[in-house]
Amino acid sequence: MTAVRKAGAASPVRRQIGDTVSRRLEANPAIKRAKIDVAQIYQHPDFLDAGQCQALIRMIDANRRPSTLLSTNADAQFRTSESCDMDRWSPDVRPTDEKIAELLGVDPSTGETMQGQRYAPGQHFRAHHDYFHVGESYYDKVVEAGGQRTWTAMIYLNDVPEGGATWFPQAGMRVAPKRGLLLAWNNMNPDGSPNVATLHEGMPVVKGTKYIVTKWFREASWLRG
Ligand SMILES: O=C(O)CCC(=O)C(=O)O
Ligand SMILES: [Fe+2]
Repeated sequence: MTAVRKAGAASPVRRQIGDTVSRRLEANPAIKRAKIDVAQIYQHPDFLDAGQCQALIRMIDANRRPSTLLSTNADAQFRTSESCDMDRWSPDVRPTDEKIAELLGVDPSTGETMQGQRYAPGQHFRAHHDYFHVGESYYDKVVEAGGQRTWTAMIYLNDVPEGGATWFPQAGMRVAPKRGLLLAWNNMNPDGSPNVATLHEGMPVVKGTKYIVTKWFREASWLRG
C-alpha cells in the first residue's frame, strides 16, 4: 500500500519521457532544479532576450481573446485572462518554439500550439493540473490527438510590478514573473502517472500586466500529417 494518491495509471512511455527530459535538463548548466522532491520543476533564468520577449508580447496584444478551458463544468471565474494561439510557422514564433523543444530534447511534433496569455490586474488562472483527467468530457477527444500531456514549459515575457506569481501549493513553491525566465515541469510522476502535486495557479496580477507563453507537450505526436 502506498499513501500517494494516483490520478491515473503509470505508463512506460511517459516514464521514459520523464527520464530523458529530466536528465537532459539536469545536464544543462543554465538550468536549476527546484529543491523539492514531490515534483520535477526547473528554471532557466534567461531563456529569451528582451527583443524576443517584446516580439511575442506584440503578437499577444494583437491576437488576444478571452481564454478558454477544456473542462465544460468549470466556472467563468476560473481562468479570466486573455490568450491566443501562437502560429508555430510564424518567423517570430518558430525559433522560440523549436528552442523549447530542443531544450527539453523532445520531438517538436509532440508540442501543442504555443499559447500566449495576458493577465490584466485582477486576472488569474485558478489552481489546476495541466494533465488531462480521465473521465472528463474532453478526455477521449484530446487523448486521440497525441495522448496525455507530459511536460509544460512556460516563459514569462515581462517583469510584473506586483502579483502574477505561479504558485504550486502542494509542492510549496512560488515563482515570480521575470522577463525571459523559463519554467518547465513534469506533469507526471517518475513512473509516468499524473502527479497531483503539480497543481498550480496563476495568481492574480495586482499591478501591471503579465504576459507569458505556454507550451504543453504530449506523450505522442500532436501534429497531424
Ligand atoms: O499564468 C501562470 O502563471 C500559469 C499558467 C498556466 O498554468 C498554464 O498556462 O497552464
Ligand atoms: Fe497550467
